[in-house]
Amino acid sequence: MAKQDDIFKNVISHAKEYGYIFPSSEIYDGLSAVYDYAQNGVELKKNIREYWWKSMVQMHENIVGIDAAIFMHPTTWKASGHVDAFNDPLIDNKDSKKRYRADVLIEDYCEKLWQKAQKEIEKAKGRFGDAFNEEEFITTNPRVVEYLSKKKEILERMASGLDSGNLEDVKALIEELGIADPETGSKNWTDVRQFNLMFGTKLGASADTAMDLYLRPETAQGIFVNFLNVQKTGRMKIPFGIAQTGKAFRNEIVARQFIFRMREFEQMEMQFFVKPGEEMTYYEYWKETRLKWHLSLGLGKENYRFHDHEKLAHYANAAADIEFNFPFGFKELEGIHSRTDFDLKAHEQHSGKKLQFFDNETNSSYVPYVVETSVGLDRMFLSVFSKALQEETLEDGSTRTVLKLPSVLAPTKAAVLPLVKKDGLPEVAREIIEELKWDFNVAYDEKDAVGRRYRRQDALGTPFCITVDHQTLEDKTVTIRHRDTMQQDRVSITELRNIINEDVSMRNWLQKMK
Ligand SMILES: Nc1ncnc2c1ncn2[C@@H]1O[C@H](COP(=O)(O)OP(=O)(O)OP(=O)(O)O)[C@@H](O)[C@H]1O
Repeated sequence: MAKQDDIFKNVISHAKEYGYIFPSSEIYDGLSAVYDYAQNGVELKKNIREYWWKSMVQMHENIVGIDAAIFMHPTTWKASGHVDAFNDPLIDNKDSKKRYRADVLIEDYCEKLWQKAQKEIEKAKGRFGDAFNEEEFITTNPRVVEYLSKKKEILERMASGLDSGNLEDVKALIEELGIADPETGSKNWTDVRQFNLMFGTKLGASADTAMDLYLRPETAQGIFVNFLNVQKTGRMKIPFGIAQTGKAFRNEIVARQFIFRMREFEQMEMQFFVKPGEEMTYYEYWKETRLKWHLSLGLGKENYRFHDHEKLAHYANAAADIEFNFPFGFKELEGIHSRTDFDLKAHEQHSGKKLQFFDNETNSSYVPYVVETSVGLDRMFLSVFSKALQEETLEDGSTRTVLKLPSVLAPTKAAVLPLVKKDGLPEVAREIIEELKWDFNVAYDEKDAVGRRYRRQDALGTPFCITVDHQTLEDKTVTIRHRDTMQQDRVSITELRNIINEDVSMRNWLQKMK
């Protein structure tokens, strides 16, 4: 655990030191769970957003994008169920005064049971080798059966307590399981109560006519209310999708995990409208397609897993998360939800307007079903950044810190370095930048010895360093150094554009999804 904590601390301090993420309003000691993206962070974030947008909007003929406003008519949130049900169960520890989500405490307990079962499975795998039958083992090994059935029973009890509003049962469960404050070990808990996560605000200047609004807690509703506008003006035929990226706001109860759980964050969502009855086919399609998108970034297959929801939200008939192995363990990165016709129907009822698709083939109208993919941009950022950050021991025993970002996402693609600050080398370096800057974000650096400049670019995640030396003046060649292998090649200046492009082009990376 200590090691995990250290890794996470390194991630946070590296993000600050190298201009990726700063705490919000830091000169006033920051604001809890709110962060600013710095000069490099904003580029990485923009590249992730673009990588997602291309894979959705550009690569699917039947997906288009919108950018709806953050403010929406307040009835939107009544219809969507957020006013009545967008609550989290909170619990306080009376000794430590720390606040927790009761459901998360219980889920973490269950995760430990799952890990114990997993350990038994791994041990047996080692013992039986090829002859091992995992499915049979899970259903027959008494210890594994006990762990998994206990996990199931606990989650069911929690779900029934939360659904029925019987929050005493949820507290009783926490006490029965002996769950302690993860930070202090105290078991002195308050009662569990529900807390609505939406931020309220007001629209309008005069006190009597001002309208109570919410900052949107998800981007999805902006898509639903525009469903018919887009369908008609875009002449879209079912199945089709609407994609959107943008800010969402939640007054999270516990926000102690850096940009994993923020109060202001960004979502990348796509709602796919399908014919009722066909939703499961698309649900499976999008689960697979979204996993492929993540895998295309090359952070390692072993770092992703699906978690199929046992307990479904009121609007869903199937739901799964893609979980990522964050520095603090596997947690939700993206959700794929089959949302039925819940949202469109609710908006029909509350607005009195029809939100239906007219099917020319059958000459009839219907409310489409929706399959949604929803990923947090900030969580994507954290997944990429935390896996990329590595300490390496080199052959000479020294260590180097390197941020092995997928080059397609790296903020700066190349740094151009004159070996020395004289003899006309800086001028040549500037000429190279003049040529490359039309296609790529490139940087110039002439300060310090070249070895130190390489290390700095490694830590910043820049895939290439291009060094201009005296030979460059004679034959117009430079060295190009690769961040990950540290290999240096001598190449002609005219080849640079192609070499970099081959490595960083979205086309090449996205094709890995095939
Ligand atoms: N507070 C937050 N900070 C950063 N990203 C978030 C936050 N809440 C949700 N997200 C992102 O938005 C995605 C879709 O939102 P959704 O409502 O499905 O999340 P959720 O199930 O409420 O997440 P969690 O269970 O972690 O609170 C999540 O998979 C996550 O990547």
